[in-house]
Amino acid sequence: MNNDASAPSAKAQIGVTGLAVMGSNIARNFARNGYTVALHNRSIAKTDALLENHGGDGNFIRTETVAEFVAALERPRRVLIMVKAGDATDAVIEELADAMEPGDIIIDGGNALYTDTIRREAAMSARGLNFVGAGISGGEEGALNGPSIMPGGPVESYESLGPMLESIAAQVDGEPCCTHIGPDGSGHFVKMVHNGIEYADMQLIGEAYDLMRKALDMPVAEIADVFRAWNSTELESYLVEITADVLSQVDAETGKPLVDVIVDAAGQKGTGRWTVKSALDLGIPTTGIAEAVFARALSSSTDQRLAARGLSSGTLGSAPADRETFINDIKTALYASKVVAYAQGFDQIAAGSAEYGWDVDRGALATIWRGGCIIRAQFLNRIREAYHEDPALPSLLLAPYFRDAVEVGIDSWRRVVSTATLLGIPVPAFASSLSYYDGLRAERLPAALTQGLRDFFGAHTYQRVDKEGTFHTLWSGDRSEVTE
Ligand SMILES: NC(=O)C1=CN([C@@H]2O[C@H](COP(=O)(O)OP(=O)(O)OC[C@H]3O[C@@H](n4cnc5c(N)ncnc54)[C@H](OP(=O)(O)O)[C@@H]3O)[C@@H](O)[C@H]2O)C=CC1
Ligand SMILES: O=C(CO)[C@H](O)[C@H](O)COP(=O)(O)O
Repeated sequence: MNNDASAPSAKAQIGVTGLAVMGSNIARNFARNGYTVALHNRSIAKTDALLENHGGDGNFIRTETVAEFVAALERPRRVLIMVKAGDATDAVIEELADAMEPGDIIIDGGNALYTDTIRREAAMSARGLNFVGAGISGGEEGALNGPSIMPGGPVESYESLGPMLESIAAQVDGEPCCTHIGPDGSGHFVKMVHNGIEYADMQLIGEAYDLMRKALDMPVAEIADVFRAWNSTELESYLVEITADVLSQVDAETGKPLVDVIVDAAGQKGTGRWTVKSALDLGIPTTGIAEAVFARALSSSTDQRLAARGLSSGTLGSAPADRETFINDIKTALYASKVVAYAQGFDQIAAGSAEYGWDVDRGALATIWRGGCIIRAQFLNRIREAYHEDPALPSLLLAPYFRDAVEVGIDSWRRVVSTATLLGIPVPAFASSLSYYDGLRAERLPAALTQGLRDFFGAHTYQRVDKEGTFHTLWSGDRSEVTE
């Protein structure tokens, strides 16, 4: 370990500022891959803790001030910011920009809102600095051993940064889970949607668990075994794997399953909500993600839930007769709903890419989500294949593999949603995904009536199925139709 920033030889290829869970582990990852890493944190305690506990991981340069930090870096300087998203990021960028020089690169690896990244890149570009908004996923373990990295920003910056980032990223089948996503805010946009999908995936897993618990009265340990078994099937994924671990955990104090002593109010830091807001702006029905965000909100509406406990369920149906068949139905419903959630997320990425002119390659994105990130899953290989075969695929649900998978499982999916409804078990993500699928494949939708109503009360006009043009019915007159 080199901790003398004043030595002439002390030059780092990369600097990391913000040494909490993510930053400290990424710094160690860089060091383990042979890079000399300059370390900086607002308060020196985290820097010193890292050096004390993990200084042996490689070459680190300890710095206390931003001036020392910047001076410790090779030119062009590369600084990775891993601080709390929002105002803290702006404060750190400002301080760094004042100390850096044209041509230097600032990378924000936090969970920034993509519109903030667009703004920040423009501001830095005006000062001659390259700004790269990079989504990074993988949590603590991924940051250390190989995350999935989604860098946006100028392509020239990727030429300098790409090899470094690719070397610390997770590797799947010899390919790094890191690629240049596109200009300005594209990296943070896709990371935002990644997190939205993460929300949907977790909600679907939660609904599957709840059904086994309430409809089949299964003990938690048995449900853990089911998830463990599912992880050797087409459902193989990090989230299914850790679901088995969380459900297997027994609380040392009470001897109960840990899940039974955790308060059932899900938190959220904002990326799921941002995804839904963006989907609304782009006009993309990401129903799975939206239901997941709302389900977390409902779970946290503690006072309302307490007051509503006595509300009637009406007459409930009876539990499924055959346990094994129903477990298999749940598995199928989980897979089909998961396909819908990913399909919707990828639709949103296509829409965002078109809106901002980013030209995001969805096949390449599926490739880098196969490892390192929280939503890594076996079936991302299928998604990658689907987009490689047809980069303009209108919906993942139309790719032959997914079309077949959903078709085979549709009866199970319907049984799960109807059984849950009859038993009074909430399954917002399963149900909305099935409705989305039915809506997508429907020949006619009641939107025709919506158009008629809009025309009635607001003269909003409509199109006809049998001729070109825009029409209006004189609803408060003789109800004849006029051309607009
Ligand atoms: N945790 C996770 O699993 C993941 C997190 N992320 C993102 O990565 C980033 C880092 O996350 P995480 O490691 O959890 O840390 P936190 O989000 O908890 O942020 C803590 C770090 O931010 C620094 N900080 C806070 N405010 C300021 C400020 N005003 N000026 C300078 N530094 C400040 C802290 O410094 P100090 O020690 O002095 O308080 C500390 O180093 C975040 O943007 C997060 O959203 C991305 C993927 C996964
Ligand atoms: O970025 C992540 C993983 O990719 C974080 O784990 C994410 O911030 C968790 O979000 P939330 O706290 O809203 O559930």
